[in-house]
Amino acid sequence: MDPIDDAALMRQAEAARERAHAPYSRFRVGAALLAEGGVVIPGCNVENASYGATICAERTAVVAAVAAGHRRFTAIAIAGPAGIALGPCGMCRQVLSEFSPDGSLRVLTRDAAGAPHATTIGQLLPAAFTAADLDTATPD
Ligand SMILES: O=c1ccn([C@H]2C[C@H](O)[C@@H](CO)O2)c(=O)[nH]1
Ligand SMILES: [Zn+2]
Repeated sequence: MDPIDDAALMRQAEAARERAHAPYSRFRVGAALLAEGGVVIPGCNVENASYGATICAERTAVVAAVAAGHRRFTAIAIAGPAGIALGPCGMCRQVLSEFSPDGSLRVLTRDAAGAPHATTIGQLLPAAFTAADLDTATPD
């Protein structure tokens, strides 16, 4: 499969954003998660009349990817409304960390001026809670 560059991955996030279900916040977000091997899995925020049941774009991408058999990812592009620097929320950072134990997953966003910005999940969530913490704990 042809490698996909950051700009193309962001375009896929923008396309996924069009499919967001965000009638309550009207804050539409799209994501495009790049699996090793080159498959791109889209995500979008899916809100609910019971507001707390809402799922962010980043997590819909992760759960769709895992359900489709993907476990290893190299990058995620996230597209939100123009004019703001969007970063994944804390819950999404935690979920992304689950599948990037070394923190190397690249997180691609745009700054408030629309310019590309790249960071890693390890930078966004240092010292994530991981399976290793469960393993080292003494059960009560
Ligand atoms: O990185 C983010 C931030 C927010 N949202 C969604 C959740 C909710 O539907 C709306 C407003 O918070 O935006 C995302 O999908 N991803
Ligand atoms: Zn989130």
